[in-house]
Amino acid sequence: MSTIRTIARIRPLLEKELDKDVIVRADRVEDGKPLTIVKIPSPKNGAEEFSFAFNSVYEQATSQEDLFTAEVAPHMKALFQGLDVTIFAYGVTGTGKTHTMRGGLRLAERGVIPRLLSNVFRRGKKMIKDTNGATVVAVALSYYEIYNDKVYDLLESPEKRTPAGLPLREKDGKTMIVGLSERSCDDLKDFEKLYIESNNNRVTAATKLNAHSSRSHAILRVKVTQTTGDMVRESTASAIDLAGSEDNRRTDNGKERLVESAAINKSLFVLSQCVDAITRGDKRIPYRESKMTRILSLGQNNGITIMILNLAPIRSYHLDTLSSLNVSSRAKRIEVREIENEIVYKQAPRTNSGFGGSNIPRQPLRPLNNAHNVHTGALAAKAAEKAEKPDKPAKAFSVYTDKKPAVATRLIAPAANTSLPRQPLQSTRPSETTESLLRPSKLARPTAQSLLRPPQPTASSQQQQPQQISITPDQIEAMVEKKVAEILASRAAEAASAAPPPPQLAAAEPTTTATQSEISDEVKRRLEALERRIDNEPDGRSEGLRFLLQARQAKEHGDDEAALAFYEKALAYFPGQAKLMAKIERLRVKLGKTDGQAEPKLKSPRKERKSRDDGGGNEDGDYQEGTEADIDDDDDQADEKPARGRAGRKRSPGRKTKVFMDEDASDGAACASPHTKKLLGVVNSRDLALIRGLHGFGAKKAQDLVDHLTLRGEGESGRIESLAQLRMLPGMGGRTVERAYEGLVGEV
Ligand SMILES: Nc1ncnc2c1ncn2[C@@H]1O[C@H](COP(=O)(O)OP(=O)(O)OP(=O)(O)O)[C@@H](O)[C@H]1O
Repeated sequence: MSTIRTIARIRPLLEKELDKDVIVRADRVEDGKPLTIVKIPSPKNGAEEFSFAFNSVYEQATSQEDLFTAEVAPHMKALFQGLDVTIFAYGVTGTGKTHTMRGGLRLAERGVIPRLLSNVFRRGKKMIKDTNGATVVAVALSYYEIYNDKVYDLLESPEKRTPAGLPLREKDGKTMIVGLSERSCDDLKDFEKLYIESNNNRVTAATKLNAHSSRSHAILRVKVTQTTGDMVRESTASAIDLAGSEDNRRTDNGKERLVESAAINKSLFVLSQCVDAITRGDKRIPYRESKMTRILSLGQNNGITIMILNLAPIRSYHLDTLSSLNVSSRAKRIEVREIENEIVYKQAPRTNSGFGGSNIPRQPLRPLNNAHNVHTGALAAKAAEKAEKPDKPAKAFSVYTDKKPAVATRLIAPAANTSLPRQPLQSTRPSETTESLLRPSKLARPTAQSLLRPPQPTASSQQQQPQQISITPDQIEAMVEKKVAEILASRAAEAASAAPPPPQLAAAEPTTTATQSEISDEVKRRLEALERRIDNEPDGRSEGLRFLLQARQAKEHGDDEAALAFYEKALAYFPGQAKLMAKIERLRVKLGKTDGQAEPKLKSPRKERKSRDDGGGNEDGDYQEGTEADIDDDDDQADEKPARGRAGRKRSPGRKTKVFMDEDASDGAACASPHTKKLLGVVNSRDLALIRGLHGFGAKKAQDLVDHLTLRGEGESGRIESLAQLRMLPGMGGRTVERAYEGLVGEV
């Protein structure tokens, strides 16, 4: 165990900033010791000074190279030993996060990211020299941003983005992004081209505090795959440039910027709550409340984590600086496990690999896929191919050995936490002794033999060829999901631009158009709510919900064929759902597909679990109810519906009418309905007792809201003017606001 390494970097004064305004300074515990303290005066009493301790503090004059050499370079060896390394820049807007991570174009100004890549390639090249090409290193990049709590692939052109962004999914305790692309990268030039191009896809904008403010969190993942003979070791360096928290009283942000800002502030607030919860030792860490925290999973990932707190030295940032100092000095206490990723071995061919048709059940994951960090089929195949074709090393690197080769014999032992048996090692590694096989170790290193012997095309390795170019089920799934999302998005775009309004709408009164847009908003909200639920559901359930979501999206876009197909797929996960079956039946009738079949016959992957739950577990009941609610509300959107959601139904069973909130974001509070005004009035009163009286507000939620409002400050800019704004506040969300609103309606 070690703790997150937290370092602070104070940026130099910018043009127009004055020396006399400097209030942040670096200090040391005692003379002769390195700088580890940040000092800042109390905002209330200038004579009093607060001190915050870090692992290291860097003053204004610190160069990019100094920072990299001192803080990042020492961990590159660990990266090649199989540890994941995460470096993230945190701080208020305009404090130098992007400068630190990306830097400028001139050599001396290059930031952590280009230097890291340069180091990786250099180290790789050294490997080839040291091992005469016995080890191959492949580098692959993923680069994405989280903008308004949606994940977008920066390696893809913005036109390919779907409104909902890429979904997240949990797998083996890790959060993965479904459909995220990955590009292999052979050298620094390759990287720079890709990085510059994809940075153009990132959302940035000018705000009053920063002419090139990042409006999104950007995450670059550098996957390093080392292949020696039949062993593959994979580790990842993640470099994260978080968007900066900002005080909107100082930004002069317009509406669009405010929405972005609210999303940024919310995710950073959740991050600070996660830090608090972890350091308090809470059982529940609110990772899931924002995509950024879910992906960052502070304290959850094995490996090395470095948090760089960027600070502006001047008084105008005073309160913001204090709050970011608070968060990061607490983050210092978060413990992380520095565990190396396991070595995995190339698999024996699977008989069922490939696209076997929909009736072939998904295969259980093999040990390879159970490893901490799994090399994906395509990349590993590429790496393996390179390893086994020494005549054609596009970019081959050799192993960099830190210790004498004798140590290397340890790596062939199966890792202690691998529950499933590996392939018999004897077949591929005849030279290993039983003793070495039994010795558990995660210090996976190449064996002396494997380092020294050139890769021989053995019978078994030849046998493995088909496997090396196969695609894993997850990749297939990701590709399918991505494709579906793309198709739906392009259909939506086509429909929006080409389709004339349906006759019944065209002929209707002008008010119908307004109703339609309200309905679309409502549908959109529901889709988003469902998407959020999908993100939060465990695997099997989320599959089904995902199909439901896709069905609804297809239906939204008027594609009944696709909707039917998705509903049918969803039925496999929710067998016996009367409403879902009725829906399928209606669509079949509509599409003229009635074949006298009373009920679609579909295999249920959940059958076993269902029968188990029917035996008394309450999980299914809860689940069925939620599912019914999801299935229930997508038809006939103009109809008034019972309030959806479990909590809503339980609290107001008698109420049959769906409460539609007025969407007041554009009009401001003046045009809002009485209920909205009332709700906003309660919120803006900042009166804890009144807020606690709102439907769905417990003591903690009320206190969090009051704290947040206090942080926003007094006056107009601190007020919440719309439900949309309220929804974006930390800890709020659509459902909370909806419930509070419904509660007020119920009081009338
Ligand atoms: N160490 C530094 N040396 C020189 N200039 C710096 C340094 N740090 C930051 N700057 C300058 O300060 C300005 C703001 O920096 P930057 O854009 O990196 O901030 P940021 O924290 O990423 O802001 P945001 O969160 O809004 O994206 C830029 O003009 C940048 O060049």
